[in-house]
Amino acid sequence: MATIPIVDFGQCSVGREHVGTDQLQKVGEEIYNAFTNVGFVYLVNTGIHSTSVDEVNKVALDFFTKPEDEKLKFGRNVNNFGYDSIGKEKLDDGSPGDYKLSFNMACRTYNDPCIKWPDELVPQFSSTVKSFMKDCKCLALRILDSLSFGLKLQDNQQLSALHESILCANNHSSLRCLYYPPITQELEKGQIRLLEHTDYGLMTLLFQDSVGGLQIKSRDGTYIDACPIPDTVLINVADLLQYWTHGDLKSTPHRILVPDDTTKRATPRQSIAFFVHPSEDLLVSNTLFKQERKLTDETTLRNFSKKDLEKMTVGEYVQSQFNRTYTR
Ligand SMILES: O=C(O)CCC(=O)C(=O)O
Ligand SMILES: [Fe+2]
Repeated sequence: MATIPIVDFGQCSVGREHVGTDQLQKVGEEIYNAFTNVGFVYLVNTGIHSTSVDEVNKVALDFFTKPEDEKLKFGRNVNNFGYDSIGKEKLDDGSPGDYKLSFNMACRTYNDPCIKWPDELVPQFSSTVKSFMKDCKCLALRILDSLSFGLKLQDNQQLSALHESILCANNHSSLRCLYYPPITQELEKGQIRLLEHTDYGLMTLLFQDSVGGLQIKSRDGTYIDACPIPDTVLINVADLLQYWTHGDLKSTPHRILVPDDTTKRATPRQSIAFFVHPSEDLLVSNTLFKQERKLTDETTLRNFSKKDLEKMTVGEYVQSQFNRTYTR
């Protein structure tokens, strides 16, 4: 059975100012192999410390455990900023919405003075989260720098250059705090913690707590537990990266079921996802990856035809995904 590889990112960690080509190359090849075989990889020694993750989880928990009417004052807005209650996100047509709470923070709000942060409800919320967004941006760029070597791109800085705009107005990257509440009553038929889905951006950095439950679908259709490993960040390929690499790197479906065990059902779970997206003004059909390889079914992007994608910008594509998952 496939397992999710663990890669030591220490030589390239975000704390290091100068990272040599050899180190980027070595780590990049390991990440590339994990991304082609499994689509997920655990990175250890990233330079983002567990204390920073704990701080974000602490303010998030403080928010999520406030009364619903207080939280709804910060409901998610058109800028992909704010709170969503249970069932709000529907990742699939027929099933009930996920049994989870989330707070999405588009990184473009980083410098936006008009954003209403819930600091009155949870002091230090914005400062804690913004500092974490910055760390995540640094880690994302480092991963992309190393991956460029793994992908053998001609210009090995071009991939990260397309993502320099994270935290700026023209980029849809976002940080999402998630809270899966204790399950103490019968859920709606078919309702689970997180429906199976793939992420639609470039890649995702995931920080999970020690509770567990995340599963990823391997190539043979069986599910593998993405068990929590302390002090690691779980990275996964998302749809755009699969598309750009002509299916070479795999955007792998993942889900969280409702545990059978009563104690586990009653245990809440927290996670933090950082969704990495390239600049929104870029064309989805960008020519960074020039391999002339025939696109298979697997490498079409959502249900868009090649023709649709030719003129579509990353911003339009991302917006269409928000409309798909949030309007029903
Ligand atoms: O909570 C998790 O562990 C996974 C979250 C996730 O996959 C997502 O929000 O896209
Ligand atoms: Fe996901």
